[in-house]
Amino acid sequence: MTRSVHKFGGSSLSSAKRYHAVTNIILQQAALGDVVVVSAAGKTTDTLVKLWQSYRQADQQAISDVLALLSANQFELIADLLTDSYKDSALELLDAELISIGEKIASQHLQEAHLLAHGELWSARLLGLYLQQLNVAAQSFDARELLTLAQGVLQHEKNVIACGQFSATKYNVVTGFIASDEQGQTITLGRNGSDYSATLFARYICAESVSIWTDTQGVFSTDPRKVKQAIRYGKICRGQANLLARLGNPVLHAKTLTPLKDTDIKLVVRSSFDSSSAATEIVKEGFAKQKRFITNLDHYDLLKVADLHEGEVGELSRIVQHALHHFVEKDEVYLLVPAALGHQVLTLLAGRCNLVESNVSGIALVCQHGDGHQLAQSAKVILAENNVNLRFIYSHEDYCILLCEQQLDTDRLTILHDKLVSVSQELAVVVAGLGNVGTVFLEQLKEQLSRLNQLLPVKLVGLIRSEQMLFNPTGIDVQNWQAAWQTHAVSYHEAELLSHLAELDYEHKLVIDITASEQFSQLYPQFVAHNCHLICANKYAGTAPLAWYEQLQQSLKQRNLQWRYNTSVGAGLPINFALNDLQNSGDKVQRLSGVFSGTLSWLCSQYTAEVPFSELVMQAKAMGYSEPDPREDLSGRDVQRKLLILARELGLNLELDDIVLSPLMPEALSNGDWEFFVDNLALLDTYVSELAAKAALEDKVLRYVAELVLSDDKVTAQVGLQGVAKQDSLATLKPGDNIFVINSRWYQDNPLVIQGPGAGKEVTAAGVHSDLYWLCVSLAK
Ligand SMILES: NC(=O)C1=CN([C@@H]2O[C@H](COP(=O)(O)OP(=O)(O)OC[C@H]3O[C@@H](n4cnc5c(N)ncnc54)[C@H](O)[C@@H]3O)[C@@H](O)[C@H]2O)C=CC1
Ligand SMILES: N[C@@H](CC=O)C(=O)O
Repeated sequence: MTRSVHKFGGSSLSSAKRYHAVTNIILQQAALGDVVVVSAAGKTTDTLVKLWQSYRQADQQAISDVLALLSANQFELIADLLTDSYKDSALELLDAELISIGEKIASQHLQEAHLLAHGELWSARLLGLYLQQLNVAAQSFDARELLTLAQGVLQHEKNVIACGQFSATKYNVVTGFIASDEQGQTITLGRNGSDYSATLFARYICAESVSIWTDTQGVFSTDPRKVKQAIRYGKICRGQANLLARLGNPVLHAKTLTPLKDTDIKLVVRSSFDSSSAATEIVKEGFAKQKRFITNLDHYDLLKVADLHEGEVGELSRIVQHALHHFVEKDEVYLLVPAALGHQVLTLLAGRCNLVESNVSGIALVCQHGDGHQLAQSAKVILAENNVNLRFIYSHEDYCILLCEQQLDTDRLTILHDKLVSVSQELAVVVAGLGNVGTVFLEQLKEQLSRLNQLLPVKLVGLIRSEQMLFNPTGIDVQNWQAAWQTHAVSYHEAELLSHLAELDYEHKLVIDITASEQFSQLYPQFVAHNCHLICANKYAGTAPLAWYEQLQQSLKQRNLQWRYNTSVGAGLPINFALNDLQNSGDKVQRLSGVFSGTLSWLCSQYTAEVPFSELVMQAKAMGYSEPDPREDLSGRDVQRKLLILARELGLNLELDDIVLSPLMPEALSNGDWEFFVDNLALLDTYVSELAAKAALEDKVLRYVAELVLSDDKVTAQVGLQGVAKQDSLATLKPGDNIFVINSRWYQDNPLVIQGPGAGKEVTAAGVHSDLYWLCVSLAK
């Protein structure tokens, strides 16, 4: 049986609403038998610490105020979540505990750890009862009965046996942060000790994974509240995570990773406020590429220590309840200590320690092995250019520390991040569809790559056809992709493709869909779930049912991902840009019309009745103008899709069937397979020749026209064949050209016209490159 551990921190349990959210996460993402570790709700631990301080100061007024606050907070949570006997028993227990605390205060028997333990006990009991009230099999545990330390050393064998109490058929809700000594006295595991409890339990029950549910969406390259461009990393290797923890990263804590050493247990940092959002996985060394991070160091003391013993930093960290970082520079040992704890550490190391810098701030830059010294120099130059006087620099192969007098403001952090972190990002590209357009796209990529690389290093990592794929996470040589395809392409299932995408450890990932497959387009939500940007020439997703389409747009927005589909209408013509630009500049489109199909434009222009229409259809297919099945063009469906894509671009909530369609082929040919179509082409020829003859009688030519009219209260949309006067701009189009005629508030009588080739491999592939280029521009910003 595989089990997981889920840990919820104080912010995840700060109100009844948050308990509801946590319960939903448990029910959806955990399984019976899993262990759920909880911290004290909201600010409960801080309040308990305040109570302890008031007790030490014998401040009776403060004691009764804090007790009243604790009681009110717990009462509110219980009253909001529990009913009937669940509520009664929880309130009864709470009352008894508060009375007992009061008695201990009065008799001077209060113990700090025992007092602090109440926060976690209350959370575990409340969550357990709330689950039971919902008829969910759940049991709550006091970790003091499961985790024992003797003289500060965890009793692993004993603890493993104790953890055998966890039920395989219930959710096991257990307190974080607390353990007991051999005499059964309460011990706390230090600030953020609940994360440590979670990884300890994971080790003891041989869990598959530990999820740390917190209030941020994983681990970022720097504080996302300060630097907008902070990158959320999908994977971080344990070595870097450890270093970040020692340097005071607010999400990863120093001891958390220790129990996972030499295990395969996966550690994931996820947001309990947005449980569907992407997370950060902390993986074993070598399973993620090394990344760059900037950690803020605000208000630190730098101490120089003589004769530091082995294990002494760990011991000091335990005493001051804070991760401490130490390093050796020119044979001298330095300790970086939060300024608030500097005095305590100086006292603890009395006679062996002196203060080098007092209350300094700055940054630690964690980087790829070997980059640390160079990065320190670059950071020094950047900070000097931005008027920051450095007090101290230390550099190592894997990181560097730069300390200065003042805290670095958002502007300076952003500059550092742009110049030192963002530059190390890469974009991994997967191309699906190696047909007419796809192969030309790859040919053009050979030249285009150097331009893109100046913006953002781009790596082609995957190629996909309907039945085979080639994946190489370290990069496929674009110049020789055909040879690599010949030797390494393999058959695949969708699940394999998705797991390859999940595994890709790049700052940015992109799937380019140049297939004509509806089935492939239906995978977009899963691509987005794996944090992939999307570029497509395929029109299916853009014309999918509105609910699906809107959900996709929403998921993209939530993850800050882009979807570009410039070529799905008008091939390389900038019609999407034009419509967006008009709207962004305050214009209002009133009518959009024209010829939107390259194939139908070419067929209608070339048709003279001397060559059968069906022969021209086959030529259009051979030239790569038509859809893989040209009936998609002849049915008018392709144009209907294009008009819908543009209508949605204008903010209209239309479905495909809201656009009236009349086809350019007889009804009899719309059904049946390709053979049937080929066998009955004569029907098509007769159908078109009759319509053309009729139009000629009126001195007109046939054109397949799309039209969308927007008035204040009504939208009409249609696509179909029309007889057009020979001098009309639609009639004089070059074969294969599209024309988009836009009437708007500012272009009312004299419309804005975009005209040019509307199909063809080169222009379409170039249009996909335009999307790729602009994606790189925006990611490189
Ligand atoms: N040809 C043109 O002028 C234009 C084409 N487009 C769009 O570009 C797309 C590609 O067009 P073409 O290159 O002409 O088509 P194509 O038929 O030549 O190539 C399609 C490719 O997609 C692959 N494919 C099909 N189903 C797949 C699946 N389920 N998974 C992965 N790969 C799959 C096929 O193996 C083939 O390599 C179409 O969506 C089309 O509407 C858009 C604008 C212009
Ligand atoms: N088949 C389409 C190709 C572009 O979308 C067309 O002919 O316009």
